[in-house]
Amino acid sequence: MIYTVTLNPALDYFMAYDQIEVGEVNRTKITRITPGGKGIMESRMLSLLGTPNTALGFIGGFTGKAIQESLAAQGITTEFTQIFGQSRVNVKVKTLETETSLDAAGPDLTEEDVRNFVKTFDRLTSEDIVVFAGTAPKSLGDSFYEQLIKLVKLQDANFAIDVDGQKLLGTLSKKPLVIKPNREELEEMFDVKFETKEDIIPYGQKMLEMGAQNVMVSMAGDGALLFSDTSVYFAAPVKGIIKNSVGAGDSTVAGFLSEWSKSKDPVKAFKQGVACGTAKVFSEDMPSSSYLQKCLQQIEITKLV
Ligand SMILES: Nc1ncnc2c1ncn2[C@@H]1O[C@H](COP(=O)(O)OP(=O)(O)O)[C@@H](O)[C@H]1O
Ligand SMILES: O=P(O)(O)OC[C@H]1O[C@](O)(COP(=O)(O)O)[C@@H](O)[C@@H]1O
Repeated sequence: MIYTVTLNPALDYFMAYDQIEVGEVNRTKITRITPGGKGIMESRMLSLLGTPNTALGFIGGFTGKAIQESLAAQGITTEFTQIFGQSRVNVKVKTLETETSLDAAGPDLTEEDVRNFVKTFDRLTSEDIVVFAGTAPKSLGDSFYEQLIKLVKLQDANFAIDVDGQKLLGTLSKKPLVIKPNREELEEMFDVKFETKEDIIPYGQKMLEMGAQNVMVSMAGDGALLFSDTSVYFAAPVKGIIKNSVGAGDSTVAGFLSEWSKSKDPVKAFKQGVACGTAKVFSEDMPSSSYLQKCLQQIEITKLV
């Protein structure tokens, strides 16, 4: 079973405008409210791919209820820990030129919330993959993911992780199955600037040496790289009109895990990951299965090293 962990779920309120006049009244062309948070987006994509998964995390208030009801309506299995606080609303504003996220901090959690949540890890077996994704609410402190990874490792289960910067580097010695920083995150992590995709290669290889089993580096409209074993692969970008890139990275991770859990083939998994990221950005919400298949056929992978 794949378990996704969203410590700070959100209702994503997506609004599209042609342009925005700051300080004026702006009226939307499109609005959409969907359940979000990185693990939840992964669960949505995994379910679309027909891969069994369960979404874990903290949920509360009427916003939490709306997240849960919407996921249930999409046939997604959840085992959230109910909290007294209220799940956040993140506002995503798209114009013809820009995409802006206005993300909330989220609720404070109590010690009891944390104890209840940790109990949900009791069921883990060595067959499972746990995906940690997104920011942890402040009240959990910086080391919470480390504690959870220890629980995963105790059961000999696999984990994937998609968190920011130095926190990600700190987890590599625990051998995550896959990580997927984007180019900007990687620049920040190593304090470098990349001019070409070839510049990225030593840093991807370094993260393998540090312990990651597979590393994907996504480069938005410039394609993506996979580092696996001693090889490096490049997925060429697909061109199209961006409809909503919220969750593109999460979809990439989900696509990888869905295929990997079946074939254990990292290159096939990478191809599916890139197809899912591509299909997501060219769709207003989650893509249809037929569009996903179409994108999969368009992904071309070449071996660089
Ligand atoms: N402008 C784009 N054109 C085509 N594909 C894109 C574009 N932006 C994102 N994608 C797809 O989504 C994936 C993840 O996007 P990226 O922006 O790199 O990650 P993140 O969402 O984590 O910041 C990319 O590897 C690619 O497959
Ligand atoms: O947990 P974080 O890092 O605050 O991010 C939350 C946001 O991430 C998302 O999952 C989108 O993630 P992406 O970075 O892949 O676009 C949104 O659904 C959500 O609002």
